[in-house]
Amino acid sequence: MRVVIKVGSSSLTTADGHLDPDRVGTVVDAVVAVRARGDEVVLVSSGAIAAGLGPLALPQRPRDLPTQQAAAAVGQRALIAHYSEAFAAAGLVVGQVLLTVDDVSRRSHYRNAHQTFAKLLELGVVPVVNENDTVATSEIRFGDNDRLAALVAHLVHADELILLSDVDGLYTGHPDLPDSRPIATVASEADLAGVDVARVGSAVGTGGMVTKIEAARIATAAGIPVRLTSAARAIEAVEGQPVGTRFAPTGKRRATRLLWLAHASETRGRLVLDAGARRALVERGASLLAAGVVAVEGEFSGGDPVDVVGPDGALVARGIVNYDSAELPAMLGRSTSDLAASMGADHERAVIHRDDLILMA
Ligand SMILES: Nc1ncnc2c1ncn2[C@@H]1O[C@H](COP(=O)(O)OP(=O)(O)O)[C@@H](O)[C@H]1O
Ligand SMILES: N[C@@H](CCC(=O)OP(=O)(O)O)C(=O)O
Repeated sequence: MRVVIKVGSSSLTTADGHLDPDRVGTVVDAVVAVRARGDEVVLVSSGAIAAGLGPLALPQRPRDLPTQQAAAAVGQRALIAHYSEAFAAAGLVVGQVLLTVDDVSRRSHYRNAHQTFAKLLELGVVPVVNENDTVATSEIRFGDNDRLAALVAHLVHADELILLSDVDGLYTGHPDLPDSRPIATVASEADLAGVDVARVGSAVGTGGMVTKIEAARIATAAGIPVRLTSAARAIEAVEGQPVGTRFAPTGKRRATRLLWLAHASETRGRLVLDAGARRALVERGASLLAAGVVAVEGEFSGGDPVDVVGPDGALVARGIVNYDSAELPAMLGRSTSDLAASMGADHERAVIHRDDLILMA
């Protein structure tokens, strides 16, 4: 068994921005319990920004990105120091893994990240993952760690994802409201109809329930079951007890970077297809060739995510494009052999290879 456990800021820190040793201890105990039975575990821990508030005498979570990044630089160090010490007491070694969006969406980075995790787990290390907050800019940030955890679960081929928060599960509405009821199981999207997750979460966390549900969708669509409960019930959760909310798997494994494309990426431009190309993509799972593209919108570089739309403008797919927006217009409507003959063999490549394309229609 390989388990990914994600713990939110609100479950690790006090309101005044210091790490709460008891709370961190509960999470550490759960990880140690998984390891003690011989299973592997990756810990995705938020809390860098929250843990930086106290040392920097910031009264609350800053709104501007540079101050958040400064707080994360200070807080991440404290967080890892704390984990290192706590896990060392149980004889376990910690490895810090800081990821950016590119690390799970670009093929070369993705492979590196996959290999790093495989080696860390083989060596018996407990990988402690967070977003690389100090370098990520606003356009390329996850912002919350819920979706990051779902993508990490996929990246390491996890058998289960456990999301630990300050609330003991998903409720039909905000848990403070008297009519809200706990939901034990989410078997499909239909079970989420009418569930109100609109109200924001804690003062230190980001995303609230919205991003947890999005994370659950990403993981379950890839065949990974998800349990959402409070950090206080972490031990019960890792023991497989029916605490909190269980999201059942709804689909099968897919390439992680394609999941990212489908669920979260901000695309940089649009390619408009003719009807034939639309059919080729949707019905035959073909690669997108220049011959079927009628227009290019936006500015992007080769390797960027783009939307692919039909003649009516409706979204058909998302993909990682192989060419810059500046070089594509001269290629449109032309056959692969014509392009190779006039522009060189390098232009024989598809505009988007089918392995880099995910259908959205
Ligand atoms: N339907 C709901 N069920 C449970 N919690 C909800 C719901 N709607 C909003 N929330 C809020 O989401 C919060 C958890 O999100 P967040 O503060 O971002 O946590 P974390 O720091 O663990 O990621 C809960 O404390 C709760 O106030
Ligand atoms: N990477 C950020 C996580 C941001 C955050 O607050 O996430 P979460 O508590 O999981 O909603 C940090 O460590 O502060």
